[in-house]
This record gives sequence, structure tokens and C-alpha cells, in this order.
Amino acid sequence: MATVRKALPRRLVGLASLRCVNTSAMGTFPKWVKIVEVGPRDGLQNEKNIVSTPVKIKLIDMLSEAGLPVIEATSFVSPKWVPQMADHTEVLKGIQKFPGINYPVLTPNVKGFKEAVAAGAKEVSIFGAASELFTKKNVNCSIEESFQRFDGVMKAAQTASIPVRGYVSCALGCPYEGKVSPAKVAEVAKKLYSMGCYEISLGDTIGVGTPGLMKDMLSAVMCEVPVAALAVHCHDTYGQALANTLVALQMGVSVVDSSVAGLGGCPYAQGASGNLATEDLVYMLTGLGIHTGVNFQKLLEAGDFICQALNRKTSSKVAQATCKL
Ligand SMILES: CC(C)(COP(=O)([O-])OP(=O)([O-])OC[C@H]1O[C@@H](n2cnc3c(N)ncnc32)[C@H](O)[C@@H]1OP(=O)([O-])[O-])[C@@H](O)C(=O)NCCC(=O)NCCSC(=O)C[C@@](C)(O)CC(=O)[O-]
Repeated sequence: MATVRKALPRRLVGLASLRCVNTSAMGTFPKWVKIVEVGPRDGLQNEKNIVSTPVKIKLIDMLSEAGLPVIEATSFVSPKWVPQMADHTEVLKGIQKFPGINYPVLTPNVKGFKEAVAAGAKEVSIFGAASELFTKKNVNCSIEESFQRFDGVMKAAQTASIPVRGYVSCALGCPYEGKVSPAKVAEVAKKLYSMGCYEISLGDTIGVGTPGLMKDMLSAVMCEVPVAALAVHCHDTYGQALANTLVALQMGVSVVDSSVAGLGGCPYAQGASGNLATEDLVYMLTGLGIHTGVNFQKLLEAGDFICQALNRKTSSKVAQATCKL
């Protein structure tokens, strides 16, 4: 069914452009936020039905058209573990590479790194976690062993002059261990940073965090890693993603991961729902007068496209509010 999109109601347009919020009472926000669009990878990796390669490529091209500065394209993980990402090479080779846009991919080990580079990757991400049980379920090894694998990736990346981003999953809670201490998150983040990751993305993998937990966790991590090198990655399982992100912005974080149409979930984190929707993030940031460089209309169109391809209603509140089916 085709989606008919209404023009933004006047009161919403007004809200989006208003600058009357006294942000000084809320802390100082960054003037510019870099959005890392993770929909094509984190958003799609959990889909049960295999999404066709042309659909993935078209989605990424539409997101590029929308001006997202970073689009995580796919992952070079085992196809036995995540069948949805088995077409990683075709996806990475098939997308249009827009100048100025980065298309990082996940690489869990040197094998994945080599395949990614052969397919044309210019940036990769390694993914660790602050929970032993989650690490075992996700990548089949201990936290310490995961660092040994990452060491190989870091050395190969250094030789090839490829920048590496690092993830810390379970930063606000674990599906297997429950509470995760901010000190443990800080320890893993520090390790990834000291290994050479230029940016550390702190993931609320199952979306259980609240603004208070985000504040405590970030306070601990910021003692070990400069805030300019931090990103947040919030899933919206409990409806807290936007609030948690706002707290991170107030604390000086200026890189935020999100997923078009709120797609997402980790196959090894049962109960994890979608990521923070990029549409909702852009709407909030615009309302705060924070620049992103994203063309909102084109972003909505990319969300419409993937929802129609998946035969799914969008999880973005903003997209829901601005369309009638
Ligand atoms: C890490 C492994 C590979 C270890 O898996 P393993 O079975 O322990 O690996 P292994 O080294 O023993 O190798 C076993 C087989 O896998 C192959 N293999 C080995 N490496 C690769 C590779 N790179 N690509 C393709 N194949 C590979 C290898 O060649 C061998 O093949 P076989 O001889 O049996 O035919 C596996 O556990 C895996 O692929 N896990 C991926 C899990 C995953 O993708 N999770 C989702 C991403 S993380 C996430 O979503 C969270 C995040 C980032 O979004 C942030 C947040 O929300 O918190």
C-alpha cells in the first residue's frame, strides 16, 4: 500500500523551527550532531525474512541522498550466525559511494576485516561488550578473547590506514546478566580507545536504560575516554531512547547512532526492539536548533521505502504523525 505523506501540520513546523527553548537551563548542547545511521546493518540484521540485496542497496542510496554523514552498511560476520548479512560484499560493492559520506561495516575478526577491505570498506567497526555472557552469546568467546581478536583487526587496520570504531554493548544492562556496572563499561571503553578506536559507541543493547543510568554510565566512561570520542546507541524497547540520548547530549556527546524507521534489534539480545528512530532524533535536534545536515523529507521517504519493503508500520513516532496510510 502506498504511503501518502501529509505536509507537516503547521503547529509541528512551528515546533521544529522554534528556538524559544531556554537550553541554558538544560545544559549546553552541541551545535552540530553527527548521526550514525545504523538501519541497514543493526536495523536489518534481525529480520527473519531475508531482505533482497537490491532493497538493501536502494535503502542505503536513499539514506545517502538524505545526507546522513555515516551509514553503517552491513557486517562481515559469519553467515551461519547472521544469515541476513550474508550478502555483505554485494551490498558494499553495489551502493553508490557519495563523497563525504562514510560507509563503515562491522568486522568481528581478521577474517571479516580482510573480506571487508576486499569488498571496498574504507572504515570498520569492532564490537565488544561489558558483559561476559552477552559476549559469549554474540561472538562465542570471553571479553578477554574478544580483545585478542580485535588486536589482530587493529593491527591490520593500522597497516591499511583504515579507521576503526568500537562498540561497547550492554552499556546500560544485559539480557543475560541484568545490571552492568558503569565501571565495567568504562573499562571496556578505555581498552578499545587505547587500542586505537577513534570513536566508542556505547550501546544500550536492550533499551532498558533510563536517563539516570545514562548519566551514571557516561560519568564513569568520561573519566577514561574524552567525550569528543564518544557516541551513544540507544534501543527504544522501554521508550527511553530519546530521553537517554538527550541526557548524553547535555553531557557533551555529539555523535548519536539511530536507525531509520526505528528498525533494529540484536539477534543475540532477546527482547531488544528497534533503535532510536532517525526521524525522531532529527526532529528533536531540529527543534533544539542543532544541525545535522539531514534532509528530513528525504529521510522520511527512505523510512517509507523500507517499511513498504518489509510490509511493516514504521516505529518512528514522527513518521507516524506525518503520514496517513
Ligand atoms: C565472531 C564469530 C564469527 C565467531 O564465531 P565462531 O564460530 O566462534 O568462529 P570460528 O573462528 O570458530 O569459526 C567458525 C566458522 O565461522 C567462520 N568465520 C569466522 N569468522 C568469520 C567471518 N568474519 N565471516 C564469515 N565467516 C567467518 C570460520 O571460517 C568457520 O567456518 P567453517 O570452517 O565452520 O565453515 C561469530 O560469532 C559471529 O559471526 N558473530 C556475529 C554476531 C553478530 O553479528 N551480532 C550482531 C552484531 S552486534 C550488535 O548488534 C550490537 C551493536 C553493535 O549494534 C551495539 C548494541 O546495540 O549494543
